[in-house]
Amino acid sequence: MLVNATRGFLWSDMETRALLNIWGEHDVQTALDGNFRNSHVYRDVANRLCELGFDRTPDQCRIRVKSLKRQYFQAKEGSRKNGQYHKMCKFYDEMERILSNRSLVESQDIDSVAVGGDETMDEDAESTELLQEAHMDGSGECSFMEHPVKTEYPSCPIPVTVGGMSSFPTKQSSLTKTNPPATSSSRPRRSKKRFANMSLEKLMEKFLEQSMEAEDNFYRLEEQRLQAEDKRREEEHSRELQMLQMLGQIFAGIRAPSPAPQATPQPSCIPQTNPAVPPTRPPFGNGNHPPALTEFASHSQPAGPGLLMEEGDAQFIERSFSLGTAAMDNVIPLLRNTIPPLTSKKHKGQDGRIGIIGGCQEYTGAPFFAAISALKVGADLSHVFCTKDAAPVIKSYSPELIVHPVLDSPNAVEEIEKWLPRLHSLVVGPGLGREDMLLKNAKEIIERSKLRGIPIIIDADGLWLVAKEPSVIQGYQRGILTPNFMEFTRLYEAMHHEPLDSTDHKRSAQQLAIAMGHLTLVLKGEEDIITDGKNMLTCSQEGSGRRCGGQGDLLSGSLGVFAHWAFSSPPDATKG
Ligand SMILES: NC(=O)C1=CN([C@@H]2O[C@H](COP(=O)(O)OP(=O)(O)OC[C@H]3O[C@@H](n4cnc5c(N)ncnc54)[C@H](OP(=O)(O)O)[C@@H]3O)[C@@H](O)[C@H]2O)[C@@H](O)CC1
Ligand SMILES: Nc1ncnc2c1ncn2[C@@H]1O[C@H](COP(=O)(O)OP(=O)(O)OP(=O)(O)O)[C@@H](O)[C@H]1O
Repeated sequence: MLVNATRGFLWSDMETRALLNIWGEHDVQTALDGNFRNSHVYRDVANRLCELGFDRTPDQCRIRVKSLKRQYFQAKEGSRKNGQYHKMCKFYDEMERILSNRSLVESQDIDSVAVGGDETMDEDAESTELLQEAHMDGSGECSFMEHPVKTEYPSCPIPVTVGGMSSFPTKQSSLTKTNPPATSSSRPRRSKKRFANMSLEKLMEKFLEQSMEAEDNFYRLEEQRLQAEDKRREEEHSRELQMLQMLGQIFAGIRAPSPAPQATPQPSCIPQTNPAVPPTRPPFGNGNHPPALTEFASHSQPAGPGLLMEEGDAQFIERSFSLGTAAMDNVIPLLRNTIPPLTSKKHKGQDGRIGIIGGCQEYTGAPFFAAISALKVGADLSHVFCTKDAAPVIKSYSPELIVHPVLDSPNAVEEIEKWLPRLHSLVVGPGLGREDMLLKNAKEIIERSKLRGIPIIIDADGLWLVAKEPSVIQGYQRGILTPNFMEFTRLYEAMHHEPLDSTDHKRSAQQLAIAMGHLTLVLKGEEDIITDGKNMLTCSQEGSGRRCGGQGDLLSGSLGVFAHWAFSSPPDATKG
């Protein structure tokens, strides 16, 4: 078995010693001395190495020997200068023993190559050398003469490069002196090879130098980049801290208890313009707002420190609840009383589980608007019971919604009824459509919800159903109808069997509320009219100038939450 079958061009010390033992033998040296063509000698050396278990080609042996010779002569030259030869040639002693028997001519010749050419070969460089050899000589012949050969061409001075400068060897040079019969065929070859060796090695050296330089540059730049990144991160961090501090101030401003709470928001709670009079924030609920309302308040005016927030908060209350009539203003404290406090003592769902009955193939937006506004106002959970094909669409609008694709299923009522015990209020109609089967299911669900005392807000197509069958909700005190003018007209005419007198909306609204059994009617319009037939509130607060679809859905969804809060509050909180 071969010891070094996979070792490639690297020679182990053991291999090298075996090689030197063979190569140093007298017979081998004689054969090399006496023959210009020495490939057969190295073939023999390789064979004998193989017998010892080292698999080397004749070329590898020749190149190895050559490399050793070069190291030896470099070391010899080095030792002449500073005595450091032993570091340069591991096999110096072996080489010395062998080569001291060789002719002075050869040693001087090689010496001149090694030293003058500034070559520093080691074992690792042999692959490079072998490549060069392949270019120089494909015959297996020794391209480096072991023995000078006479030729017919006259000798001529060959330029050699020393330290990057060309010069001509002088007559005194050992090369010329020791090789008088040097031929033109051998000399140029050797010189060419020396130049090739030199330039390649120098190129490699240069390449290595430049690689190291490039590497240095890379690390320097990388360090600069990392430093810049650190700096940027620090700046970002301090910016974030600043933002957090500002937010902290804002929330502190919102939460700070009002120094002199007002019982009723008066026009004076409109943002104070006199900086001498500190603005007060009217109490809202018990001062602990649902997140959506707080969020809304904080967004309703430009971000700023606590003082500005107080003003914005006041403005929010004013815009939303101080609605221009004394009667309406009196409602504000009652409304505040119904809003549940934010507390860690409750669990998910207790502040409102709202159900929306609506959502069909045509209308997926309406139930979404209603359901999401319920959450934004402060409900904990919002369920949508819709048709099968509307469900994926509504689900994809928001992951916050719980969507049940049951409204058009054969057992829709039973499916939905299972949820009724868990629902605090029901909004029937947004996007329901007017298909008989869906209206029938909606009607049945209203009936079952009434049995449970669940507050029911009826809007949009739910009102279409009521117009057809008023009894479905008539007289139910926890029912709220939210018609737009068209829906109102339909309802009115269905109940009164006569055309609506459109000159007096308040009166018509009151009449309809009475006819419906004193449930709550919210007639939407430029002025909203809210009545149960006994009491009436109006809201002329200007909302959006746009009359786009969906605004009524937002209202019905929000009312679902407020209705739950109001009906679940103690009677004295809402004065009945
Ligand atoms: N994105 C969605 O999914 C949305 C879905 N939606 C859902 O659509 C379904 C149908 O609801 P709907 O209100 O469009 O139907 P409907 O009762 O026939 O009334 C339409 C007719 O009434 C009239 N009209 C309306 N208001 C009036 C007024 N104030 N004063 C006077 N006239 C007025 C108006 O007459 P016109 O302008 O044509 O003269 C119009 O032709 C329902 O399920 C709803 O939830 C919507 O919520 C929108 C967003
Ligand atoms: N002419 C108006 N001027 C000012 N506000 C209005 C006017 N008409 C309606 N509003 C307000 O818009 C809100 C929605 O009313 P709208 O009549 O658009 O309901 P809707 O038709 O049921 O809506 P939706 O498109 O959701 O079905 C109500 O809160 C109402 O106060």
